[in-house]
Amino acid sequence: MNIRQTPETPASILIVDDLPDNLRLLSDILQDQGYLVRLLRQGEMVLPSVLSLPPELILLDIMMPGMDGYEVCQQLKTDERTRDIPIIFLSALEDIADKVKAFAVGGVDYITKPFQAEEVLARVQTHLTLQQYRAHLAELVDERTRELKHANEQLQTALAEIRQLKDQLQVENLYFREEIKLEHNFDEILGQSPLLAYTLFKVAQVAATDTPILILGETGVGKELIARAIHHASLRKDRPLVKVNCAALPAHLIESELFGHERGSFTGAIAKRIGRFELADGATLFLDEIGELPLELQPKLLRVIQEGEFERLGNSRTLKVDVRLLAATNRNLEAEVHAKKFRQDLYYRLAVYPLTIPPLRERRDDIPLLVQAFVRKFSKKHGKLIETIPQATLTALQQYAWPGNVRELENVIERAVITTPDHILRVELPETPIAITEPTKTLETVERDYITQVLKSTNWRIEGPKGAALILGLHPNTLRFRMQKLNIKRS
Ligand SMILES: Nc1ncnc2c1ncn2[C@@H]1O[C@H](COP(=O)(O)OP(=O)(O)OP(=O)(O)O)[C@@H](O)[C@H]1O
Repeated sequence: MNIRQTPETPASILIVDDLPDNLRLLSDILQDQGYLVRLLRQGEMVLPSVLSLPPELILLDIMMPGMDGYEVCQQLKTDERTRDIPIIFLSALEDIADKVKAFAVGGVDYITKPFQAEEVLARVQTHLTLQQYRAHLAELVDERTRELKHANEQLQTALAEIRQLKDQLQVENLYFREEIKLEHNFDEILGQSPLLAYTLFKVAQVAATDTPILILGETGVGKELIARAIHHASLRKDRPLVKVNCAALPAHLIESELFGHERGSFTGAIAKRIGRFELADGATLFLDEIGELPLELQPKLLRVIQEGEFERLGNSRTLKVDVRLLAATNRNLEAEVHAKKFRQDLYYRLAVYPLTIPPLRERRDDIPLLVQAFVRKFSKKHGKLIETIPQATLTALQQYAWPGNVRELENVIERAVITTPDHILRVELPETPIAITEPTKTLETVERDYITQVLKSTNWRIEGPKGAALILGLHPNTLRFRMQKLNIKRS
């Protein structure tokens, strides 16, 4: 009975024995059954012969001069190319230790001389069939392993994409929410003065281009409002306006805020973080208080403006982005360039299109309109009914110097709405208006004096409804940072 699965392709069998009689006998038995038989008489010849033409099974004599059957078997089993070929040992040795050794060196079976034709055939056929099953099984395992590996790779790629998308969406979502909140607060720029009209005309001229714009002007004049107006009038309006306040973060964190970092790139970097430049890809990035950007970061900013290229902290891979840059400052950047506190090349790159927002005292015509709008806004917010704004109050407001510009006006009106006991608006202006026209005072001194004065009025309280941050319209952390920067301390 032939139990081979494919009898039409005869199996090739190598017989190794030093005795020609044995070789003849075995080859007769096997050839009668249609096997292809190859014969060898020396152990040393087996490996080269098997390598040049691999048989499907080997019958191997143990006792041979030179290399014996055990050694031949060991040699074949240590070579990756030949180790899977089944070897049946042939021997006249009856000792059980010899038989055990035959299996120990890698043989699959053992036939004792003198040979019985039926036994030889039965063992050969059994091992050929087993070998076929093994090969088939190995193929199946290989195939399944490949499939699993491929599926796993696809899964990993999909996961990485999903993770990246999730990061991006989370932060974008945050920005959209912030945008919506802000849009509700200020959905238009109020004012009719020729100076403001001219500024808005210039805004309209450049909004639709991708030119970087440097927005200049004192604190609270509406630079951020103008930046938002530019973004909303641009082709990028459907993407978020991403904002970074360079003064609100300690210098060592600005770099990772702008360019992102990999996990573990510095102490405290417990997770990977996408920088604002990456986030603003295809959109607009607004760098507020650009004058505070540390000098050592300025070349990196220049490169991203010029080439659109940068690297995350802790990763050498270069990222490419398409970002429209808006920057604002209340500092005199030209003077900072002269003082070597700001790089000249960066300044020129940022100031391709400078836009100066005039201070409120130079457009007093806008004050009545702003007052009315703020009274309406805060009456609604605080559930008050203010029916009259006395002319004398308006005149006083128009005569005040407004060192904190529109923000200060907005805060003064909010306080007035809260404290007015009836329907007629009562405004209290600071007793000693800051003499910002005094020629000897620098902008920094004015700012220091003003913040100190407000802090004194709140008894140095920073946060909360009675805190200076609210009056100044600043985030408490920004106020703390400004205090540190301007060296303002409680006396
Ligand atoms: N023309 C305007 N119409 C209505 N609101 C205005 C106008 N200008 C400024 N504001 C309001 O004044 C406040 C300060 O404006 P904004 O934050 O844009 O000023 P800024 O110049 O960016 O200030 P800073 O230099 O301190 O960052 C905001 O609440 C803003 O809505």
